[in-house]
Amino acid sequence: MDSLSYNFNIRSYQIYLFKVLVITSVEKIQIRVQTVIIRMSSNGSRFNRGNGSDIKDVCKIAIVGCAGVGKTAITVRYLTKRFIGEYCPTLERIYKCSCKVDDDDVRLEILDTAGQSKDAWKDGYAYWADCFMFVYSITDRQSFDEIIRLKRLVEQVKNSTSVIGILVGNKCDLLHDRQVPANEATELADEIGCQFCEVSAADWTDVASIKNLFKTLVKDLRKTRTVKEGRQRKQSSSVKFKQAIQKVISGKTPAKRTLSA
Ligand SMILES: Nc1nc2c(ncn2[C@@H]2O[C@H](COP(=O)(O)OP(=O)(O)OP(=O)(O)O)[C@@H](O)[C@H]2O)c(=O)[nH]1
Repeated sequence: MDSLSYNFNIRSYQIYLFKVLVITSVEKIQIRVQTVIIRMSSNGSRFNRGNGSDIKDVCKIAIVGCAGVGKTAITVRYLTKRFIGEYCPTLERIYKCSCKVDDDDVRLEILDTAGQSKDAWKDGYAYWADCFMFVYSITDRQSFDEIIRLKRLVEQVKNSTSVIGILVGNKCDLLHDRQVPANEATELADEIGCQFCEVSAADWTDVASIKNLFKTLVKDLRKTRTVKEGRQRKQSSSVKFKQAIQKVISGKTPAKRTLSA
């Protein structure tokens, strides 16, 4: 072999080695890139949580109570931070919006009910809603007395005594006209199994308290749903376990058939 062909062979071997090295490193880089992409997509749901398109729950809230207690005022204060001074009796209306609770986007459907509606209509909203804001005015004794009847009506429709709700005493800016003492309302809240809060839709400094009313309902509902789902999962797995045991006892399992064969 002359020196020229020897050099040529060495050169081509070096080029071959170089190509192998380049391909291996490119493959390594590709593998790394793929791993990063897979990691990102496996965490994707967490990254997307803040995204409005990834809304996890829908929470239907009915605002109920006598005419003129401030149901619309509370709803509008929550949605727009504004207060409506004039009184215009409501026909039922559903508002849709979303809020953030525990870092999740929750879709809200708020039904502002008509205080003057008949009981037959109330059945409809009681059936529709997941949770309830029972509103009375602290200046109107009769509106407070009506709450217990409304709660019973909801219980009948839902066929359950564990209704998710919050008792709200509105118009607490009108202290001089108070007809319902706060301690009496606390007792009623205990009796009907709800949390209780006094607010004023008219007082702009109470915006945060009004926001909290809705948040409390959403949180309670989510907690109840989680407990229910857990119970259902447990029940279905225990049913499956019982079915498997019964199959083994009655000799219907493939394992038993193999043994007898
Ligand atoms: N001072 C005071 N007035 C309020 C408050 N909330 C509501 N109002 C007034 O009470 C009146 C009735 O309020 P609405 O919100 O329309 O009552 P509602 O419960 O929706 O009444 P219906 O639609 O008939 O069921 C209006 O004139 C409101 O401006 C409050 O916190 N303080």
